[in-house]
Amino acid sequence: MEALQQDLLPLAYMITPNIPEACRLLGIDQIRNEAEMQEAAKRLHELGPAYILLKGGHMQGERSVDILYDGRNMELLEAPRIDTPHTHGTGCTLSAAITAELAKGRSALEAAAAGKEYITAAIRHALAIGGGIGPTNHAAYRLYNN
Ligand SMILES: Nc1ncnc2c1ncn2[C@@H]1O[C@H](COP(=O)(O)OP(=O)(O)O)[C@@H](O)[C@H]1O
Ligand SMILES: Cc1ncc(COP(=O)(O)O)c(C=O)c1O
Repeated sequence: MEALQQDLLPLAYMITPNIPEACRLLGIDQIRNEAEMQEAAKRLHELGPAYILLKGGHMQGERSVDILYDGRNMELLEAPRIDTPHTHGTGCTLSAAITAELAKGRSALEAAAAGKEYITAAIRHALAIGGGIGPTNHAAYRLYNN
């Protein structure tokens, strides 16, 4: 944790913590609402990354809201909260999609917004396979969003 906070985070272009991860990084017990998410994003930015994408998948409410913060602008990326148990790998899928968009030369905001559309489609069409929590559908954006 100390190496992460002191050595790695200052090198990061963008970090994408979920709510429990953000709490752990900041040494706080909980993040209860959108105002507290914004406050947490500011404090995470002080640890050094250029961009914070604080993900709201673990919050409650009809919208699943992520926050992108660059030290000046606070952008809300919103999507309907989908009622499904099959959310295995959501965070990894989102960060991989954002990385691919950045590699294509998109800005951080463009990449995060595209990643949000990609993960929302992947969750909406998630695969109910296996015995437990199923994976997201990586083909969904291409198949159903165009
Ligand atoms: N039930 C859901 N409906 C819609 N979007 C969701 C849902 N659960 C998670 N997301 C979105 O999936 C992405 C990963 O979120 P999160 O669950 O917070 O991270 P992690 O998978 O790392 O725990 C975020 O964009 C979040 O808003
Ligand atoms: C090895 C590994 N562990 C954990 C996870 C996170 O999975 P989950 O979103 O179900 O927490 C991933 C993402 O796919 C992963 O690749």
